[in-house]
Amino acid sequence: MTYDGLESCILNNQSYDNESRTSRGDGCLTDSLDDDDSSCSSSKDAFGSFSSKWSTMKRVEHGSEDWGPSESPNHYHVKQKPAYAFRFLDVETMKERFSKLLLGEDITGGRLGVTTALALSNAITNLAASVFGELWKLEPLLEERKSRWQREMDWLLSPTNFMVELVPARQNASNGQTLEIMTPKARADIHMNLPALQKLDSMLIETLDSMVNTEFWYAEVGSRAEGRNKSTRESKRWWLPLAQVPASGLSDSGRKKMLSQCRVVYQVFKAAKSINENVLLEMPVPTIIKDVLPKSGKTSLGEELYKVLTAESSSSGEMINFLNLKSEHSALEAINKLEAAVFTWKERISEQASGKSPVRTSWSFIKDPISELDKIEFLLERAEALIQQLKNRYPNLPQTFLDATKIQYGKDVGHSILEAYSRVLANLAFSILSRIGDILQEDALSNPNSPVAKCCTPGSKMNDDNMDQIQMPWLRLRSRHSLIDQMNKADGKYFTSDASSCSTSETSNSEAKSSSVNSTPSVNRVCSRFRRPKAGEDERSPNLFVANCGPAVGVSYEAIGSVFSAFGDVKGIYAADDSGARVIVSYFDEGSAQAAFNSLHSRPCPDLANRFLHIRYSVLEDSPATRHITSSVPVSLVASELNIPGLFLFHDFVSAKEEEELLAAVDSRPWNNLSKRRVQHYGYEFCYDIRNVNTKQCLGELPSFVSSIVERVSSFPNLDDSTSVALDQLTVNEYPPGVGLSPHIDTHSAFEGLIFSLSLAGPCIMEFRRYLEGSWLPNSTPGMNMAVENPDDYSSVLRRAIYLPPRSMLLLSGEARYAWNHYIPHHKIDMVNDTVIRRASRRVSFTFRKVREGPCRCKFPQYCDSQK
Ligand SMILES: O=C(O)CCC(=O)C(=O)O
Ligand SMILES: [Fe+2]
Repeated sequence: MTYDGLESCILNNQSYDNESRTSRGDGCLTDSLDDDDSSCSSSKDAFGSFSSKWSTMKRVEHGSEDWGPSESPNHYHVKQKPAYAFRFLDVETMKERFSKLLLGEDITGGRLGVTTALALSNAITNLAASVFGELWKLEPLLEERKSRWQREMDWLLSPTNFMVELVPARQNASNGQTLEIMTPKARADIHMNLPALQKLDSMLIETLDSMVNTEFWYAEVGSRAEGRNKSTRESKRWWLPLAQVPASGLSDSGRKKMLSQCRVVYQVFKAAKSINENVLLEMPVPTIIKDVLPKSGKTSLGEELYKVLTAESSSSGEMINFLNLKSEHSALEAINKLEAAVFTWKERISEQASGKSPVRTSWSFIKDPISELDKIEFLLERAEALIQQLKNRYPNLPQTFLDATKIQYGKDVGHSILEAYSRVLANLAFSILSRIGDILQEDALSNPNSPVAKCCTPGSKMNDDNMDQIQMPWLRLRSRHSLIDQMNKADGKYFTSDASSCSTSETSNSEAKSSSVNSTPSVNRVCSRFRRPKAGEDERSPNLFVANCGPAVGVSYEAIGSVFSAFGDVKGIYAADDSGARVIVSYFDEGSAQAAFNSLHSRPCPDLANRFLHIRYSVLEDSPATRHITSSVPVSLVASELNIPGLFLFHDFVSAKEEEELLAAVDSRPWNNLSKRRVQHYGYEFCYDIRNVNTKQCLGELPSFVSSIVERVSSFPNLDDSTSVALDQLTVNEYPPGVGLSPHIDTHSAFEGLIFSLSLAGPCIMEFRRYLEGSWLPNSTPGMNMAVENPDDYSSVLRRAIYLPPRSMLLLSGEARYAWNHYIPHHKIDMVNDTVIRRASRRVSFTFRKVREGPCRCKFPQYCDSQK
């Protein structure tokens, strides 16, 4: 195709794009991206670059005919009416932007400016951030923002209109000779990708524009707090708008519309992401990186990753499980290490291929140089597969170190524009998907019969209604997240596991949400309630013990789920023990278990790599450990269920990254050892002997690493007994597994009304006990009113328990704070309804309080040391 042909193709695509931005009012969102590349034959007037618009304007304003780049034969653009209203003010803004770009962001005009490529990349990133922000709501973009986005992106993309590459072409000279001359041609990568990106851009804007007259709405900060008592559910983040749906969920048509929007945006996400990945692949690795990275791939990887890569016969899916990733942050870290190793190995391979570097035998066990190369190639292949898997599993990770460096040091303006544009579009699409996910999740919670809800709940079967989601990996991912969210949010329902929620990939999501399930299912999701039947025990039950089956023998939980669900609704799949080769498949009914048993027992299973499965009916165990734990109270997942006035639990109060930072901050400071746990005090010291604070000795302000938490806490709305929460005391507790806290009420005279406790690193159960009048024997020592005489005499005590996942914030106020004892059982495992949850290697809590100034005047004098 000639340059002109290409150009008109692009221009026509762009004109289509502009049309769709401004006048494609059919409300119809296409969910296929394949139909967009064929408008080359259109003869519509094309979209012009900024300069053409500007020059057109100039001419009109000044009546001048002799100005403007369009006069030059080297500029490839067509004059056209701007797609947005062009105001004189824009010229000023444009000049400012233009100057900043030329200055490379160094406003002194000195030598510190960044390259044009980076300046443009930053400008696109910043523009997207200021136009779309965090996108907490699904609603049309304000007109003013929309036109700013279109206008300024148009400016920032304008250099692409002038980019050409020189290609050799034959020309017949007048003397009959054929000459080869270099001719300018449109730059292929730009002209392939830019129109597509513009189309994706307009699809996202249209999706947002279509969010009018919706069945869902948002509760704002403040109004939510007022509505809190009415609502049975709690908001996870009170400072953010909260998606709401009608009490009975969305209508069928509303849900369908949502799903179809979801599908479109998911396509956009995939397309933008794939363009971004391809551009990044094209971008050269800056040489500077060679100085930064270790010389050996193995060193870059570290012990753990190296072991995983070299482990025999594990698939990339299994490799991820072995990695035991706790958060997106750790996933990113793993990718960074892998990419560094890949880079080093590639360098080695190319050096060897070019004969530059003599073959080294750095692996002592390798004698033969060929095998060293083989080994590098083998590791390289596995590392690349693992990177891909990690990226699939964590689709919206921040930039990796390597990518960030490529962007930072990139000199190719075309690359940097394409990279930045595709990145901001993928991020925007991901945010829209997350918001759609919020609404579908609310819908699923309100209406358990909705196909989306069914898709997430145990025993779901695929049908035409929910096929949509099932074919959308993103929504499935979201659904798995939502299982955990439901565990956090649903009233009284704990979706222990459906076939997929017990799958290996779910595990990583649960890891991200809760380190209670923080490793491979075979290790941490061992279901100790079922055991292997003994000889002679062959009673039928809905639960099957399946041997020779599990991740350790190359069979994923997903594959097991799909094989066993052919016989009936599977309630859950659990690791039967730590071997990774034995699982419990639990059905809702005995008939399904029997059907599976009859078909699969002692036969090779074609869908499970022809493994011979050995199946027995499994026995429900009543072990002393389980008996002990189940003798305790049922554990709620939400505070509203407990019916303790003043008690609140906020899930995901901090992000995984913040969690890591908080832990790192306290770990870099000295701990005080108590007999079974370690503590740190800030603000004022808490003296355990008098159970009070030493107000005479102020340790200073709360440290800056908790400032953002304190700020968030202070914005908690609508608490009747306090207008502002000026927290000034922090106790950090570190509990090893098996260590808890005796039942106590924090001394009234020591602290005021609100106590916030942030759980990090590991989960636990917290029990609340209210000792009824007459049965509670207050300790006679003033200020020692917290200890309970006989904590195990349950005869006249109200008991409640709640599950505290990591990153959740517990708030004790009013009655919960003044009248109820709180207690952390000294267990290594907790039983949360049907699931055994192991305590992690530690739980760290940050308890924020306000030291009391005057006497306590609470409404619970019987528990108050101040009023005794
Ligand atoms: O660890 C916790 O979450 C609670 C700590 C506590 O209750 C206290 O320090 O008084
Ligand atoms: Fe306490």
